[in-house]
Amino acid sequence: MQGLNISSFKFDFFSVLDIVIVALIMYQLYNLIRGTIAANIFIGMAIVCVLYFIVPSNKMHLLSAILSNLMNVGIIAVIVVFQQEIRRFLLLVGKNASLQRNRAWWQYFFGKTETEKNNYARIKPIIDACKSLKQTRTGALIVFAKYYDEQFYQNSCEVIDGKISKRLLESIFQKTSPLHDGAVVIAGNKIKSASCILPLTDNTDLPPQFGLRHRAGIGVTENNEATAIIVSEETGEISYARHGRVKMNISFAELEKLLNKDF
Ligand SMILES: Nc1ncnc2c1ncn2[C@@H]1O[C@H](COP(=O)(O)OP(=O)(O)OP(=O)(O)O)[C@@H](O)[C@H]1O
Repeated sequence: MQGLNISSFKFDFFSVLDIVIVALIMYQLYNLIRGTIAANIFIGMAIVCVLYFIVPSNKMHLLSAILSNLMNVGIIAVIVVFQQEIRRFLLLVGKNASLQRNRAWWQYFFGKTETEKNNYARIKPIIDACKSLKQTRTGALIVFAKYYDEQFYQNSCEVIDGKISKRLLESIFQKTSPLHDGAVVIAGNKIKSASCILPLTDNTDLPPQFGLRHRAGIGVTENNEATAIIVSEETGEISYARHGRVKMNISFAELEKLLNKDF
């Protein structure tokens, strides 16, 4: 057997702390990749890892040599394969250490209702726009980016940098508008850009009626701290994507709740 000698472990405060921190990190990583294609790769890697520890190296030379070589390049492979997930994880850690804490303090001093009121003022024009887009069966894709990565979004977009308003959103997605193709990206209090071409998801488990708009909406949330509202031109249904997962046909009350939580 290679590696683990359980009897040599000594449990003290730091080893318990060690285990708790590793468990939290694993849980956060699991949450980041759950339901995405990265989860399958992770399971594959975990199987290789388990095999490496249980295959008797003195009896199964070939297999253990292959596994040992795989383990030697393991960390590089993990960084290459999970590049986007590691980026998201670090963003999550950074966000929790700074922005979220400030928000919690703000809520503590100025009260939750004040924050909610401000948030409602931001969200209302978006929900109103979605209602009218649904009614007129106008296809739309609205992305909410926690961090507006200029390099990522601006490459393919028209810069708007305008106040969030129902009429602006409606006119962007009008079929006759030159900007209607692609996504609108909102960050902070502004509509940052329109007509953005986003990466498509390669998830194969999506409903067959999901075309490019839905795939782009889901794709952008897989590797970015972003959420997306997709209004279907065909059915008028509203879908909501986050972390590569999608909720279909949601109500406006649900949409408001989700935006309040995530936006
Ligand atoms: N990569 C992309 N990024 C952003 N938007 C895109 C992208 N590819 C396509 N779109 C948008 O999706 C529209 C085509 O939607 P399509 O009919 O394929 O999607 P769908 O998911 O079936 O949605 P719907 O239910 O509205 O038909 C395009 O006109 C364009 O506006």
